[in-house]
Amino acid sequence: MTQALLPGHPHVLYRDDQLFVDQVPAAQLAEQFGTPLFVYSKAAMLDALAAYQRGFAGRRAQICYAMKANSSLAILQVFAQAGCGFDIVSAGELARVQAAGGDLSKVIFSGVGKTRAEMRQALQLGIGCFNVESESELEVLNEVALSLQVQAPVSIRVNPNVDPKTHPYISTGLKGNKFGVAHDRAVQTYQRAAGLPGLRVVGIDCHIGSQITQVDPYLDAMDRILDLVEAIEQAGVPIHHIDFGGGLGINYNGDTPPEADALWARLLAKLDARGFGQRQLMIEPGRSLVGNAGICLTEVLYLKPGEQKNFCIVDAAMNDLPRPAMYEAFHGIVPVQASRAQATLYDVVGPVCESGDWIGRERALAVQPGDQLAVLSAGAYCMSMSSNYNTRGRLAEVLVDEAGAHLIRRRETAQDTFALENLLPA
Ligand SMILES: Cc1ncc(COP(=O)(O)O)c(C=O)c1O
Ligand SMILES: N[C@@H](CCCC[NH3+])C(=O)O
Repeated sequence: MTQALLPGHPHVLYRDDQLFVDQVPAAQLAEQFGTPLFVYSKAAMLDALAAYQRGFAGRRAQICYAMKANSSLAILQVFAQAGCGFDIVSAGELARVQAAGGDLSKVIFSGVGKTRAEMRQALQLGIGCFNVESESELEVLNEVALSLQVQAPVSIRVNPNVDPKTHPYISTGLKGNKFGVAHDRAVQTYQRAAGLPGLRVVGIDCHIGSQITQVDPYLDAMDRILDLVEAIEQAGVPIHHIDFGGGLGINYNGDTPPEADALWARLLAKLDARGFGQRQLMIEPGRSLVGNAGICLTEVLYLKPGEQKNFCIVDAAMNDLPRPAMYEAFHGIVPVQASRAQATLYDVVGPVCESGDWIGRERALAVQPGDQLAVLSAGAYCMSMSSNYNTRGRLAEVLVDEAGAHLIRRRETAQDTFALENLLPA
């Protein structure tokens, strides 16, 4: 038997001509659970986490999984059981952490638009830290905390004005982005925070963007943040922890991001050189923990030869896999049963009524209707960004571990999609 790993996906492989997720044939999963179907490898997630854990060995560091990447409960459970905290951006995500048995004291609450109700709920549950993103948010959080007679632990997200060299829609640390407090206002914002009785300053935070594949933007951001920590502490406000956000990329299409341990070897060397090596560290990785742990299995419905292009119409669509339509993002697409037949170039498209409903363009595939394909790198920002557009139920999700395949979310029915709606009175 020959074995071939897929680039970037250590747990998705061909054994002879059959695609497997760890020990389980993809065709068997498609048969048992139907398509389209998200399939995740628990081992792949834990391997990705282990790279960070190796990188931080001997350090004081808390990994807070940025659950926006994939917030399915069983996935949160895997990371909670592995000791992770969570980076959340809404009360909905907070409720998911609770439901998955996560440690609320390891929750950090990011986001530019926290409501008073969300602040209240998070304070009552005793989360670890609020990453505050504006001066007006500081004032509101102070009021909410005082009304509950507690102190809110805060870290201020600073916008370091560093170019992460990624897609403009997912860069977050540039002056023109809505995130964080401007670098040159940071010291005065910290002084203001330190003077508010409902707040307890605990840290500083930055997050410069997503799908970052180079080390330099991180090194630049770190320098900018450490300069600020020095200035803020000189101004009399101690900084307990430094949160460097998430953003590390994955291999979608020959991308070569550093491994998490290699990235952190470089960053820790800088922290040591600048005398901050013993500080409590936090990070908020999302995509790099789950992105290449997941695939989406889809069935070829029709082949449609065209004058300008050929279309391969599959049962997954932009509502299930929104990244190509949103960012023209590339996802690998491979057959579940490899074939030696002559390949044809196809645009792989879904059934949704939008020309933007494409999953891959100009892909060489040897397929027939009824064949199954796997869309790769589908563990991050796919299920969590999916919708019911065209009244398509959200997909089922399966997690593969050493015991086999577990259905972690059943397929949504049409009734599920309109369960919250009411007809007008007759
Ligand atoms: C504040 C914050 N933290 C962490 C993340 C996770 O980013 P990534 O999935 O790129 O690691 C994001 C998303 O970019 C974010 O906005
Ligand atoms: N949704 C984006 C990442 C957004 C990061 C959120 N801070 C993507 O799919 O690439």
